[in-house]
Parts: sequence; C-alpha cells; structure tokens
Amino acid sequence: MLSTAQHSTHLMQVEHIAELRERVQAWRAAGERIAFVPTMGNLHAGHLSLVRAGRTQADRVVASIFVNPLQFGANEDLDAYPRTLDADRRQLSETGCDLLFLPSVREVYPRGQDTQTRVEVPGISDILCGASRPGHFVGVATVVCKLLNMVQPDVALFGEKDFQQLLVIRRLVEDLAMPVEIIGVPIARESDGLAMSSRNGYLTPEERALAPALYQALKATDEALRAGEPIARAERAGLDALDAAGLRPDYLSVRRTEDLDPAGSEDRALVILAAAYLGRTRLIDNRRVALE
Ligand SMILES: Nc1ncnc2c1ncn2[C@@H]1O[C@H](COP(=O)(O)OP(=O)(O)OP(=O)(O)O)[C@@H](O)[C@H]1O
Ligand SMILES: CC(C)(CO)[C@@H](O)C(=O)[O-]
Ligand code: BAL
Repeated sequence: MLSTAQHSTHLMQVEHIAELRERVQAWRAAGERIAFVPTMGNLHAGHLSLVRAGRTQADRVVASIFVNPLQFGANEDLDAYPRTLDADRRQLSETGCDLLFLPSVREVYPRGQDTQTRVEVPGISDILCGASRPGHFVGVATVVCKLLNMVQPDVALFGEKDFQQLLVIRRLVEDLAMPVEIIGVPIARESDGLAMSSRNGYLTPEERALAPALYQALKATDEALRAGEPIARAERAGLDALDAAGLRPDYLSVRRTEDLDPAGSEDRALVILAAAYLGRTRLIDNRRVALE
C-alpha cells in the first residue's frame, strides 16, 4: 500500500498497551509493515506530513498523542499545552492514520514518572535546547523508548523541526540496538516561512507578525556562510538580526549535522540551529547548509 494519495480511514483508538499490542500484532501476522508517528497532539500540517510519509513506508500508520510530563521543566507549559483531541482525531482519519494510541499518564508511568527507569543519551542531550531545558531530552528519550517498545513499529517518523531531538532519538535507537528505522521528515512551514509548531498558537497577533524573523535570521546566516564569512561572524550577525527584530535569542549556532558539535572551517555539512523567545513563547527552527 505504498501510496501518498489522500486516504481517509476509519480511525481506531486504543488507550491501553494490551489493546495496542493486540491490534498491531494482528497486522503484523497478516504480513503488514507498521509506521509510527509519536506526537503531543494539537495537530497541524507538520504532523500530518509525518503521517503521509508513514503511509509511503508502511501498510499501517499508528500515531500517538501523549503530552509527556517528563519532558517539561517545572516552569514550562505542561498545563497550558493545547489539547484539541476532536480536531486531532478528524485530521488523523482524513490523512490515513489507522490507529490512535492515546495513553494516560498512568498507563505510560504506572510506577510514577519520578521513580521509573530513565533513558539518557549523554552529551548531545546537554547542549543547545538541552542546556536551556535541563532534563528535557531525558524525558524525550525515556518516553520515545517506551512508546517504541509499546508499538514495536518497523519505522518511526520524526520532524526535522526538532533536529536535536531527531539526533537524540537516532542515537538512542542505535545505542540500545532497537529494531526500528528512524526517518526524519522535512520542516513544514507557514507561507511566511515560520516553522509550524503547536506553540505558535501562544503568539499574540503582534508576536505572530514578528515570528518569521527566526527563519529570516537562519536564511541570512546561511547566506553569510555560503559567502565565505567566518562561522563566528555569521552567528553574530544572525543573533543581531534576531535582536533587531524584537526576538530574545536563546541561541543561534552553526553545528556539524552529524553530531551537533560546533562546526569548524573544515566542516561542509552544517546545520544552523536557533531558539528564541517572543514574549513568553519559545520558538525553535533550523536550516541545513551543505558547503561546496
Ligand atoms: N513544522 C513541522 N514540520 C515537520 N515536523 C514537525 C513540525 N512540527 C512538529 N513536527 C514533528 O511532529 C512530531 C510531534 O511534535 P509535537 O507534537 O511536539 O509538535 P510541535 O508542533 O513541534 O509542538 P511544540 O510546539 O510543542 O514543539 C515531532 O516529531 C516534531 O518534530
Ligand atoms: C517525540 C515526542 C512525541 C515525545 O514526547 C515529542 O517530544 C514531540 O512531540 O516532539
Ligand atoms: N516538539 C518537541 C517537544 C517539546 O518541546 O517538548
């Protein structure tokens, strides 16, 4: 069933691991391949592009919606995080998702989230977003490891918008020898360049008008690098552009694509990653640059 066509399905929903396993095992017994798209809900076109990509890779697509408390810091937006289940279900069904896994916090963390086994991917979890959000990637790695073990898909799809998250997950799957292929899906953007994100909904109309400056700063940094500017100078110009546009940069940094180590002048495969605050909203974005 390797097709990208719009395909409406009857979306099944399960809340418990036992029912999930039963359903997925029946498909597998019939020789079908399974793709998995984990999300935190409040779905937009970026999430749906992951579901569509899943349909090109497998016969069945399973999505999950779980707002994972373990990846939110004490002062972050766990309670405010938008929950729009009816609209999410409709969109998943219209996009050809077969099964929605909607576990409770208790189903995922029966022992309590603070006392259960954790998964830590050292080094790469501590830089960039990990430096600003201590513990965040332990929360992500732990829940993704659990969700992959619950669903046991052949492939799992993650957005390149969360580029550092994607590398953390690739590393965890490799290190723990998990039998699943991880696929990165390109960033879906609004027409003005802003990367789609559930958190864009927090922006006031005035902030929303300023938000594309994050993407513009990445493009300007990209152009500076291609024009042969030294990395430190290109980064400085990108940060200044964010300041000038009224955003409060957390970081803008040019890294090696493969491991997110700081890039040097000899590196060719680069990624510019940035995070910035607009009011109380923290936005992230990135852009890959392949130098000649
Ligand atoms: N604009 C996008 N393009 C491609 N993939 C995306 C995009 N936004 C989110 N995703 C991917 O969708 C999956 C679920 O992400 P999540 O539910 O956190 O959505 P989000 O919009 O990124 O929310 P948040 O605002 O919390 O970052 C992740 O793999 C994420 O990278
Ligand atoms: C991968 C994920 C679903 C884990 O909670 C989350 O971090 C996200 O939505 O990107
Ligand atoms: N989209 C990444 C999940 C998070 O920010 O918590």
